[in-house]
Amino acid sequence: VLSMCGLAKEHLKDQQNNPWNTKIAITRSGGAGFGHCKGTLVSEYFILTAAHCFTIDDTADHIKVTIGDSKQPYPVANIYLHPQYNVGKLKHRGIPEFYDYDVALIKLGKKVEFSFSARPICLPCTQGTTRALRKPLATTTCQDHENELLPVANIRSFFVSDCKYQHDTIGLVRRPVQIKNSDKKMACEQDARNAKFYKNITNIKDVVTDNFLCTGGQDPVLDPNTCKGDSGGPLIIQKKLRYIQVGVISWGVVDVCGHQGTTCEEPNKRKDRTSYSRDFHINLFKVIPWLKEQLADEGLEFI
Ligand SMILES: Cc1cc(Br)c(Nc2ncc[nH]2)c2c(Cl)c[nH]c12
Repeated sequence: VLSMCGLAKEHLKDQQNNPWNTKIAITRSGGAGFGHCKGTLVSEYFILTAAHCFTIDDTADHIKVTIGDSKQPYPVANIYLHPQYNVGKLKHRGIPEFYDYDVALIKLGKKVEFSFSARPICLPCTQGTTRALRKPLATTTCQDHENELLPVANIRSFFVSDCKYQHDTIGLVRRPVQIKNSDKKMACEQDARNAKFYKNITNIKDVVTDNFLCTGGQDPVLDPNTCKGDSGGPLIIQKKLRYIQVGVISWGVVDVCGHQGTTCEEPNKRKDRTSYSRDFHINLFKVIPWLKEQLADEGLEFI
């Protein structure tokens, strides 16, 4: 039977409160690329994450995924990068890293038995999200989902980061951010030029394509920022007591964590955030055809 997506144990914390949260560990001998990323459980066999977490020579046996409360990692059967992801595509134009279509799906080698600490999040344009939004199954469209979840406005959302105490990860903390999807969108995107790797780019829209959602900065309120280790994690919108993923954390302007990661203290005490510290997330509404194709046999009923 279809388990309800996007349900959390509200009165609990950490993994029970974010049961779709997964950790991805990539072991590689001295290669480049990422060692750790985040991801979300989206069905019994699939994890959604960022494509840039993997390098060309990462094979399934080098990837370990931990889900729920279990310390025992799941085996990985295969990795599917979005076909249009190409980090080196604009190198010839002085853009060292290009994150368009920065999404990937990991197929696990073992089915996930859902529990209170391991449950899937809702994806846009699926029947599960129609139910979560309490809309009629027969007439609700993907466009209705987009109009409801990503209106032209500043949209309240959150991402989840590890919170550490003296270098030990002791929990998960939700970081509230606003998606600038209206008059503040342009300024949010323009601040990408403050990233050291994009400083001499003339047209920032070359790197910030229409496939990104933009968060961060101080207007209308001070938003927390992502760290490199948050790559692949979800940008989530809560509707009553249901959670729908609308983005995948792709890249940011300032890596506010550096080595020590995010502490659990009140985020606002962190002084390092500036008006131009922005974060960019792949908008899942822009990759629905790919999601639909890859997740065809997962019983998610895309609409
Ligand atoms: C989540 C995340 C991913 C990556 Br990749 C980063 N690095 C970067 N962004 C552009 C080019 N390289 C950052 C930074 Cl910096 C902050 N958060 C990040």
